[in-house]
Amino acid sequence: MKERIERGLTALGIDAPGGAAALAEYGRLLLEQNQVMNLTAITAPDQVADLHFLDCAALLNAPGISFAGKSLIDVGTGAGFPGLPLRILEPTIRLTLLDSLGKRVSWLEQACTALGAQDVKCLHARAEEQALLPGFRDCFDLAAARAVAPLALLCELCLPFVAVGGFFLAMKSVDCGAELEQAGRCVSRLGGRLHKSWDYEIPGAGVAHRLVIVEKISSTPKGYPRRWAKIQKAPL
Ligand SMILES: C[S@@+](CC[C@H](N)C(=O)[O-])C[C@H]1O[C@@H](n2cnc3c(N)ncnc32)[C@H](O)[C@@H]1O
Repeated sequence: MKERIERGLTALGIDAPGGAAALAEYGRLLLEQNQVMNLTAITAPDQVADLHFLDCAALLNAPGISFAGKSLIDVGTGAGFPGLPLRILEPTIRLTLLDSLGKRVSWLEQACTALGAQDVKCLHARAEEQALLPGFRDCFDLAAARAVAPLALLCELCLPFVAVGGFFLAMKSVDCGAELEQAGRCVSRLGGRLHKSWDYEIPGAGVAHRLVIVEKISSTPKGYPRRWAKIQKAPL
């Protein structure tokens, strides 16, 4: 897995000494634990390299987004995607990993320790509740999410965390056009503005994905995010 990650990082132009080895060890821990708990449906090592690690690594090339020294919250992180690979490749990121499933968060804490990323905060919480709290609301330079919810719902879970001037990065497929259209009202209601959609290729995988970049231009109004049942029943 290490050689494949190494080749992919080179193709992406990412120079992170020790990064491929650390990601390969992360992959080993992930696949080992996946035998006893559900962390990933992707189990072939080459696919783990491509569809987890290189997919996340590609974000470091997102136009106009700088990660160095930034605070980033990964909402619905699951087994740590995209936040932990980003942090491994850019160690100055101040990372918070948040998920509503306690077992996954406990494993993430162990994985971070094993990978030497002890200062990563692993939070067992629901995004829509955590984003109401001081120290989390309107606070992060960046929020990111992959495979958590349709964009119109996802924006309500993620944008409230972002400070004015920061960005929400939504990892989507290239056919997310309809989703994007539906999310327009929600984005502006929550203090955001669609900044850019950026398509990228995962090297070696022949797969293209899209990063939807939303800029936070004003504080999220009081009353948002709403409870999850309400978000689902009546998307903005
Ligand atoms: C399909 S997994 C994706 C995990 C990871 N982002 C990835 O791309 O592999 C979705 C994750 O989002 C979490 N999740 C869903 N709704 C959430 C919420 N409201 N707050 C926090 N986590 C949530 C789930 O527990 C699950 O781990």
